[in-house]
Amino acid sequence: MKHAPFIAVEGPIGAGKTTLATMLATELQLPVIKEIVDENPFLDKFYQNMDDWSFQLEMFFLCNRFKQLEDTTVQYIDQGKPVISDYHIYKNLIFGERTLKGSKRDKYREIYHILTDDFPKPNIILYIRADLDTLLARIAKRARTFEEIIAPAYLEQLIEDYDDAMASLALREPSTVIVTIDGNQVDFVENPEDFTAIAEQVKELMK
Ligand SMILES: Nc1ncnc2c1ncn2[C@@H]1O[C@H](COP(=O)(O)OP(=O)(O)O)[C@@H](O)[C@H]1O
Ligand SMILES: Nc1nc2c(ncn2[C@H]2C[C@H](O)[C@@H](COP(=O)(O)O)O2)c(=O)[nH]1
Repeated sequence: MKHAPFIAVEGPIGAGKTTLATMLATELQLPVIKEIVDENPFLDKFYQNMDDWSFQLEMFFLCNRFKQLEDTTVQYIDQGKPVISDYHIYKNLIFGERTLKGSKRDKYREIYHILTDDFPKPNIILYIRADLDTLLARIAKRARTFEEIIAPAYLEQLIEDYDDAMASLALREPSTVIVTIDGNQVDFVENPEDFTAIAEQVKELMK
């Protein structure tokens, strides 16, 4: 590994990223970096009108994650300390490529690369795959009001985008370990053995 274990949990909306990252952080006694969601001023507006609000929203996520990644690098990676995050910065591009159009998409892509290319990236990715029914059930369980109007077609598209993105990342960065977790079958919340198996695998990878 080029640097200390930097673990990212990824997957589409509602797959269980925050839940798994938090459980692993407790089990492995690691610091955890979490997405800022509740203070996001654009998410609500974005779900009501994606075309009008996507650029503001994607830029907001990018700037927040840039700051978190900057801090993570200084506080943990540069110090050789392992850390876990409930997202990978690449998520910005997965969403941006889907929600933005035309010149805004081109500008956003350029800004993404300028801001993030020189940062250390996660060397272990836990990718939770889940089908539409599972995602819808978990989003409903989380019960954030602004997510009630998320269109199933948008989620279906994101499921595909995530698969494509993970496949392209695997080709581009062969040294990054990607562990795919079947979120429909493996239930790290309800089945302690499922969680233990994931935690043991991560411990091995961190050695
Ligand atoms: N494996 C699972 N089994 C049952 N419920 C789960 C599971 N993983 C997550 N959840 C629940 O689903 C909801 C969404 O999970 P969350 O971790 O917020 O997803 P994400 O961070 O990927 O959007 C939460 O209410 C969480 O408690
Ligand atoms: N358009 C974007 N939406 C994003 C991005 N990151 C997160 N989100 C949305 C999806 C959920 O409604 C909420 C929380 O995300 P989770 O994946 O943790 O459920 O925020 C993004 O970069 N662009």
